[in-house]
Amino acid sequence: MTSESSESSESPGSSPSSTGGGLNRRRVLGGIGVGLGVGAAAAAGSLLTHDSDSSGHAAPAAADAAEASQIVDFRGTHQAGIATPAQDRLCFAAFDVTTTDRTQLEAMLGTWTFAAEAMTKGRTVPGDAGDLESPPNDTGEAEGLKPGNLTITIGYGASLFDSRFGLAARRPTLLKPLPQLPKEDLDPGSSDGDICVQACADDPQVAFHAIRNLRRLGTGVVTPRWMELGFGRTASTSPAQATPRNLMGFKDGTRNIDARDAAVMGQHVWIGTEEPQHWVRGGSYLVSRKIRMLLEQWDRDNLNDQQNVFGRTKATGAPLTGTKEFDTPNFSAKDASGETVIPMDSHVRLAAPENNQGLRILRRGYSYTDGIDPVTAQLVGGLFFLAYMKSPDQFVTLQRILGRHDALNEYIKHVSGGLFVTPPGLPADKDWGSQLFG
Ligand SMILES: C=CC1=C(C)c2cc3[nH]c(cc4nc(cc5[nH]c(cc1n2)c(C)c5CCC(=O)O)C(CCC(=O)O)=C4C)c(C)c3C=C
Ligand SMILES: [Fe+2]
Repeated sequence: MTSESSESSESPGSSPSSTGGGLNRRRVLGGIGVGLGVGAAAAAGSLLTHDSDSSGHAAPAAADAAEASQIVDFRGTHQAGIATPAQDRLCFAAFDVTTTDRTQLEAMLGTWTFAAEAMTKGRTVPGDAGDLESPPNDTGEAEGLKPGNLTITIGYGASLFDSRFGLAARRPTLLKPLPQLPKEDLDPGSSDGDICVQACADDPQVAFHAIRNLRRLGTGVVTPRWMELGFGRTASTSPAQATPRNLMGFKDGTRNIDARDAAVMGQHVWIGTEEPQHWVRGGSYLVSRKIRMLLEQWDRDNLNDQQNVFGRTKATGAPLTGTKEFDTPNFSAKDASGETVIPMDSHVRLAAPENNQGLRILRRGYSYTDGIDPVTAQLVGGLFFLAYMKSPDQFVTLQRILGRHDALNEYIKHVSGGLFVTPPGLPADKDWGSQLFG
């Protein structure tokens, strides 16, 4: 992307008037901000959907097609960023609401919606771009970058449904603090939060830009609580994607749910009619866990032990009972000495649906690093585990087993985490504010 064009959204119905002529990330003019009402924001949002260049003429088809190939639909039955093929980069933030004024929160969520929608289309945050007396509407670091398949997914923590905003009656039934789980000693200060936003993109700057601008638009209404950057996906969400490797060097995501399979997603991931709160049906519960890997320790372990920890071969990703990555593990196979080939305490045996009454989750995690520990000089990094499921009990069941028996526990430490409900996707006439408050 080398240049930009402009669109005007000065007032609904006004004709585009600014100049410019490029093809890429487009600057969008017009008022949209925290103080703006949802109706006005919606009007501004509707103007974001036309694809004209600065002169009001249709942008060249070839350029649009090239750009469109990196645009993930923001609206739809489900929020983007869950079943969407996992992008390479993540910026994830949790916020606490600081206002006690419900209308301010609702208005901010409206503003966020239209800003998020614009950014996923590769456009700047709508606002008064040319006003020299005001801060620019968009922080600018994504200018010239492609949309990068950006998805922005919102979620709400249990704390949002307390008495502050009159939302108690709209709390999804299963959204409550998770019980204490084995091997978990989570730091409360960098866990949970009222609202979370997951921004995924193929370009780290595009993902960061999204969170930064939402944070800016939320000034006076929300304050950031914690944030994580993910520099490499650790899961495939469909076999059409190559399986990535985690920081332990193992292929990760081989037996993840294929998010293209609507029946499996309906069975394990999307909240269905079992939930009395209609407004979250079609959404999903999101569990996050920052899991530090004791990398130096792991790197000193011999290959045989590493493979036994996971129950898979490091080079190919195949189960220890097979030769190819996608071979089905044989959990009853025994070696000459009568031991199970896939060890009883191996990660995949303990987590496999065959050994958990068919239980499955959609994993969508990322590798992270926090640099060097100043005291020990060790590399600090691991897995920022993200998983979507129709009930938090799916995670609880798995972690109860893994926390007690997993050979991997010797090399990992759960540092922080959260539980959020991610509502369904938005229809054309709604924003996150009207969806939450009903
Ligand atoms: C509570 C759920 C899980 C946590 C926490 C978790 C942590 C974790 N996992 C890996 C690496 C791998 N996990 C793999 C498979 C796998 N993991 C879980 C769940 C949790 N993992 C499930 C449900 C599965 C699928 C099991 C199956 O169906 O066979 C694998 C194998 C490859 C694959 O199928 O993805 C790896 C590798 C790490 C490093 C980690 C914590 C740091
Ligand atoms: Fe795992």
